Amino acid sequence: MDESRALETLKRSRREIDRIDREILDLISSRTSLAREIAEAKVALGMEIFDPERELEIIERTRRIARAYGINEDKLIQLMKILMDLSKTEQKELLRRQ
Ligand SMILES: O=C(O)C(=O)C[C@]1(C(=O)O)C=C[C@@H](O)C=C1
Repeated sequence: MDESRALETLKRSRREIDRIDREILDLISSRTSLAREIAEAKVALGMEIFDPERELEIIERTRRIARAYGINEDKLIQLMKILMDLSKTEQKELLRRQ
């Protein structure tokens, strides 16, 4: 690949990453915004915010997907745990403000 083509490839790839990153952040925002109704449902059900069984289910699903896509399992699980922490933090904050 010559330098000019390489530069074009890099620029095009970065534009695609920027587009994908915006999609990811939109989805993270949507995922986190569900915290309000989840928190309210848990209060009505007398449930704790932390649900270890559900988190294990999500982690095992993430592990299966990581294997299917050939992505590092531990890293993808770390990412999923951060998303769950985001949700728990939002739920705690919502309940604190009630
Ligand atoms: O499904 C729930 O019970 C949630 O509170 C959502 C969620 C998640 O982010 O997926 C967050 C915290 C719980 O421990 C389990 C899962």
